[in-house]
Amino acid sequence: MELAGVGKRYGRGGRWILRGVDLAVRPGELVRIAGANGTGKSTLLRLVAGIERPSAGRVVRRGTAAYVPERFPPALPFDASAYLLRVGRVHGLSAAEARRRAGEWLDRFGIADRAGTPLSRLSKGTCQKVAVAQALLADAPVLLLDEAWTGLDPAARAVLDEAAAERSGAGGAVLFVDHDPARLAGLTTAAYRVGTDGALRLAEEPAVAVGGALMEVEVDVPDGGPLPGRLPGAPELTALAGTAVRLTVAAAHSDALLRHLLTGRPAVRVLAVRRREEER
Ligand SMILES: Nc1ncnc2c1ncn2[C@@H]1O[C@H](COP(=O)(O)OP(=O)(O)OP(=O)(O)O)[C@@H](O)[C@H]1O
Repeated sequence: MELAGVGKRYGRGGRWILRGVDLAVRPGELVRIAGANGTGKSTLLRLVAGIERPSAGRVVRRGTAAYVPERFPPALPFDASAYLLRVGRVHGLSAAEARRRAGEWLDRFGIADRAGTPLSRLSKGTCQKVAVAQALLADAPVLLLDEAWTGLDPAARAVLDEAAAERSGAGGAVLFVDHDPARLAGLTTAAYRVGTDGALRLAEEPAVAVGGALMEVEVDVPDGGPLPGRLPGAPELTALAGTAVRLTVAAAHSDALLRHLLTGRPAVRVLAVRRREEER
């Protein structure tokens, strides 16, 4: 997705919230947008989502965007499951696939028992889990997270960290706003800051080079069984002798991958972790 010379003001004669913003987020990149309160971070994400139109410049996006808004409207007349099913259908999934993914994400966030509860009766934190699940459900090529971790418990925050890593590892473009500077620190490919003048400036050089260093993780899978599901970083798998498998993944995703392998089911034994010298 790309923003070229984008400016935004609310209403004619209003002050310019954003001005002259150029930003390109390519597949596999995970980009942080920082800035003080009220500088226009949410506005920027809403422009990318297509919810707001730019007052100047243009926003180009290939494919759909999934978006976790800063404020999720829980007043929608659905239960959690029916709402997720509907979102999946809007994203073009079949009813069966949407239902399967809705169940999967409710389960992953530990709220499968709330599937039939109306959104209006869910606790704030549970509602936020549904808000996040609806964005992760459809594997959209662009994922926009506006302070999506706020209100989540630590386990759910970890699930969202992992999901953001998975999405970028699978070639998604991820753009996020969060006030915790450590959020997704090892995975962020670039960080920008919106100034009070509405300009967007590079805040940090890319911490992670996309397509850069690769790590190899060799594991032994008992009885040659399956690996744990949804591996962060979408590793490339190579069968080795016996029941061993080599997983090759971008170095940025190797910590998340190892954590997942060591805590996932079925349990696997990690035999070796090494850096691969040549580039992808
Ligand atoms: N729909 C709207 N109509 C008019 N003004 C708006 C609208 N949405 C946002 N604004 C104004 O635009 C400015 C930027 O708001 P925005 O929510 O994008 O900032 P933010 O950086 O995300 O802030 P925060 O960190 O507090 O979430 C603020 O002054 C806000 O009042």
